[in-house]
Amino acid sequence: MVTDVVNTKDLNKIAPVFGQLSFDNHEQVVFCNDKDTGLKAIIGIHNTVLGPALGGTRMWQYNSEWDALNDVLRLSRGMTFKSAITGLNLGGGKAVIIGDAKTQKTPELMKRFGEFVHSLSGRYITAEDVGMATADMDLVRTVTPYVTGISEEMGGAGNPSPITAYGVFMGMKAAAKHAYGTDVLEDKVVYVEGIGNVGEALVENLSNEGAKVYIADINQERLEEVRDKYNVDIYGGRNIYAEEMDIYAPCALGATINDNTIHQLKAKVVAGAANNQLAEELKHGKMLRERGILYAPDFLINAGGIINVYAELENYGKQEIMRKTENIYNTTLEILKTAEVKDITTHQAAFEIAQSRIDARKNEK
Ligand SMILES: NC(=O)c1ccc[n+]([C@@H]2O[C@H](COP(=O)([O-])OP(=O)(O)OC[C@H]3O[C@@H](n4cnc5c(N)ncnc54)[C@H](O)[C@@H]3O)[C@@H](O)[C@H]2O)c1
Repeated sequence: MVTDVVNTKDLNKIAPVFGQLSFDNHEQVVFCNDKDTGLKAIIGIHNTVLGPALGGTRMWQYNSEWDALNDVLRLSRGMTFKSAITGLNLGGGKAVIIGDAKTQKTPELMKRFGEFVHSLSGRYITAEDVGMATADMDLVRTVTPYVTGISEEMGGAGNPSPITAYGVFMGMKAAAKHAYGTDVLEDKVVYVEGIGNVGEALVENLSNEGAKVYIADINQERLEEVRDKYNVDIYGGRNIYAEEMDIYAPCALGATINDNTIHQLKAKVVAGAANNQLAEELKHGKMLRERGILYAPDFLINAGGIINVYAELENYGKQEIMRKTENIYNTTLEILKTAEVKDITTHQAAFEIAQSRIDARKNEK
């Protein structure tokens, strides 16, 4: 979790929001509180130059409010660059609800959260993230139109996770092409860490291709379910990062690429769904490069979900969703090449392209 890698002790106590380590010129941060439902949420709107800030809602039992704030700031910023690099007319936003999704998520709490989203008049549009399901977005939809990722029955594009997984699979293939000269993943040893909505769908793609897949999760029941469904192996060790593997696919929470893990990694490629995989973008991007590990930038390859929910706003169909998601392969290849030519990290290469699109739009205005 974020706590392990970000030292919150030294935060400037007189600037607890604008002085946050992860604060990066965010336009707006909204704290939502409701005693009756127990709702405690934070909505982060990072940037709306390209359009309304769209990003999912995460429900998680954070160790502290600092962690929740840090997470929403990091996640909302990531959304800005994800939409920019994918060519979508969306800004970056995200929300976190503090609490245990298994025991504290009630229909009343979700609706109250929806009312807070509604109060922002469309500057922020929500969707699902960790701890949320399509059914939760359907509940939010009953109180606000500013929600995506709703079910097909309610006129939405449905669960975005399989599309996210497909985009990650495309990005992973492009990274394999760059690193190994072939994008065929058959017999490649891939460790998938986190087999939730996206992780499971990624496992399905990988096992269809004949990759040798190991799965890891903190939820034993899920591990057994996914193992039985796709005939893959459960990782039984204690330190996934030190295992011999070709590809490491982080699909749980962020910041697993950090000071403690990079020097242990034996993978040649890192490509996964989790947002904010690098605890510190510049530093850890460079460290990966120095170790000869090819990193497929998370915000580039996990954009399938946002492509899927964007369809609800722009009214395009499944075929266009798949075409745009498949294109992640080409964009990833291009960015990996650019990074090589310019001798910069892959994260920097992706970031620069995204930033230039935002700057160009800002100058037009
Ligand atoms: N759902 C989407 O469409 C989408 C889109 C883009 C990015 N992402 C990102 O992908 C990641 C996964 O999303 P999801 O929708 O599958 O979430 P999810 O809640 O369905 O799954 C997360 C899984 O990670 C596991 N997990 C949590 N901590 C872990 C740990 N320390 N070690 C191993 N496993 C752990 C959980 O038990 C769960 O099975 C998140 O970082 C999310 O932000 C998701």
